[in-house]
Amino acid sequence: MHGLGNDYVYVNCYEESIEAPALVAKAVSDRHFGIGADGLILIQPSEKADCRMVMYNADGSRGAMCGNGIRCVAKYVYESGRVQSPRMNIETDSGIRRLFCRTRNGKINLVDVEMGIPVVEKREVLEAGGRSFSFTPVNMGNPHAVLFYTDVESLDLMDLGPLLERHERFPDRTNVEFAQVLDAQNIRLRVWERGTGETMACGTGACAACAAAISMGLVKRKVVMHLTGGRLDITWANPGGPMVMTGPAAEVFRGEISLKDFLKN
Ligand SMILES: N[C@H](CCC[C@H](N)C(=O)O)C(=O)O
Repeated sequence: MHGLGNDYVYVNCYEESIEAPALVAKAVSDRHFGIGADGLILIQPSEKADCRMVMYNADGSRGAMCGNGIRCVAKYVYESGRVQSPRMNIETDSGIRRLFCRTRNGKINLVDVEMGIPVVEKREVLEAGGRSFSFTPVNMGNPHAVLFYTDVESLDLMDLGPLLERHERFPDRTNVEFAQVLDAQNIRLRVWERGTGETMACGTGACAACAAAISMGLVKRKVVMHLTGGRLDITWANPGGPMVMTGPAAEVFRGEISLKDFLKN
């Protein structure tokens, strides 16, 4: 499934169990020797919520939260009948998120997610590769560094991404957002994800960039985020409350893979 081209391999862990998920994440994510994905997401039963999401990046590292992934999890559990109400709670490694699935003819086309209250820190400057970068650290349940540019299209993320993701300022590494404010309600955004590289979209990253821009007074409290794979609508009605993100979720195919044979090769 994917949200705006941010694609993951999802495993229904109500029925399957995965012994070495980090290894599996790395292997299935490979776009040439595997299935091809930005990572692996396990859909599990939860004792505290309607279900639980566990996510791994393409390099096998674990992420605590995934905004595009959680919409797909909601779509899966709702359409398969495991969760009967379109309003549901999903447990993540960074807490429980509330979601609302908007349905059309029994199928979900958009999902609203309460993404939590962003923690926006003061702007900082760091030196990397002989250049200096100013950025805003934002925590959305996972770490982000937001940078603003007048033109993000021309940036070389293969160069800038790793430089910032692995900078010593971030001992746990970081997701990096390259944002361009188009006007008071529109932001163009490219994202370099920790553990995966440039992705078509990132839900937590879109919220982080939006929160940084709102805090700097650059945009209004309701913003359309233009990611490479499409748009996310984000509202942060009041600073003490959660951000709400709305976006699509899509299934591409279902399949079966024999992990024993696959991991051996
Ligand atoms: N793509 C995800 C975020 C993955 C974050 C992950 N790369 C990390 O290590 O924190 C999203 O839509 O929010």
